[in-house]
Amino acid sequence: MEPILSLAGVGKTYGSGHVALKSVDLDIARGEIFALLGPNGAGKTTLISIVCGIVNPTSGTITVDGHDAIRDYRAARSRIGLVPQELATDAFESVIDTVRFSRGLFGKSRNDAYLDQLLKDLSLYEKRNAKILELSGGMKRRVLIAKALSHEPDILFLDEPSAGVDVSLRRDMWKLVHRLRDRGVTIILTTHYIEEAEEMADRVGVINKGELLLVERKTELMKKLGKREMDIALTDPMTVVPDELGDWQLSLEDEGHKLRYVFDAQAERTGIPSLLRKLGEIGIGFKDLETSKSSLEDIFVDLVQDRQGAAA
Ligand SMILES: Nc1ncnc2c1ncn2[C@@H]1O[C@H](COP(=O)(O)OP(=O)(O)OP(=O)(O)O)[C@@H](O)[C@H]1O
Repeated sequence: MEPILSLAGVGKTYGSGHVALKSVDLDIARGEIFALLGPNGAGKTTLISIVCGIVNPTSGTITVDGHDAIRDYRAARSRIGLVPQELATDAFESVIDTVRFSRGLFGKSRNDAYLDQLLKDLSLYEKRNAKILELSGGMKRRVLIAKALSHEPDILFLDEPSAGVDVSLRRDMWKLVHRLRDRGVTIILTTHYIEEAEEMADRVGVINKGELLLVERKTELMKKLGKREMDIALTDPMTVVPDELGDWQLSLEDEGHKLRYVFDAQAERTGIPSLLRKLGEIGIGFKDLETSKSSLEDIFVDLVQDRQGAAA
């Protein structure tokens, strides 16, 4: 089947001379969830901005559902919803007005039944008449998602969906992503959390210093990661690891404020999603998740070395 999004030789050198992307080739299949994984400054936002027509590429072509993203910009852009990292404007407008306005920008006729359902899906319906400036940070993020979906796009871009987001919104977002995919929406997210790529994506692309180092099915990539540690920052400290968590190799750190999970990322299943589910079931709250800091770096080092080895 023809890919819904296709990038060929896409490069970007900013006016400053900084090379943010080096000739990226990438095909995204219709209906897949694709995670672009890379550290800060890797070029993820640049790539998304190019596909959405916000930044002009220095080289290459982008095709969105058969439309050239530059020559046929409007048709290409109308297929795409973008959830940026920050909400820029509209502080004095109501939630429903700003979402209606976003839909109108794409020339779509008014459809309040669709928008009402969208606000319900995002737990925003109660706030539909509230002004944006009255909303909490988490609610503002939900508005960004509603705006991005207001014109019924086929492709949804989520730029760092977990940055500065609490656990409940993160969970809601993951659920929404899966529901959207079930309806046939293609989802592309950027992240620097391995767990997020692991939980959500079908395929993962690893990007570093503007170069797409590899694109692989998630299961294949996870096999390459080796032993890792994940620290779970607990809402309430504990003195012993509960018996119900005996299936996972856990220890308490930081005077009971953190649960440390050592796992084998080369195994078919890391146990992270099931562990997080179990924590929820037995009522253990957590504020944050963090894998050993060097892990993503380790993959890059391995990948770069592999490539250099292969090229030699
Ligand atoms: N307008 C610009 N002019 C010059 N350099 C830029 C511009 N925008 C981004 N860059 C640089 O290009 C590189 C890639 O930035 P980009 O925002 O795409 O990275 P990223 O992977 O999205 O990182 P982050 O997770 O921090 O958003 C960075 O080194 C950044 O400083």
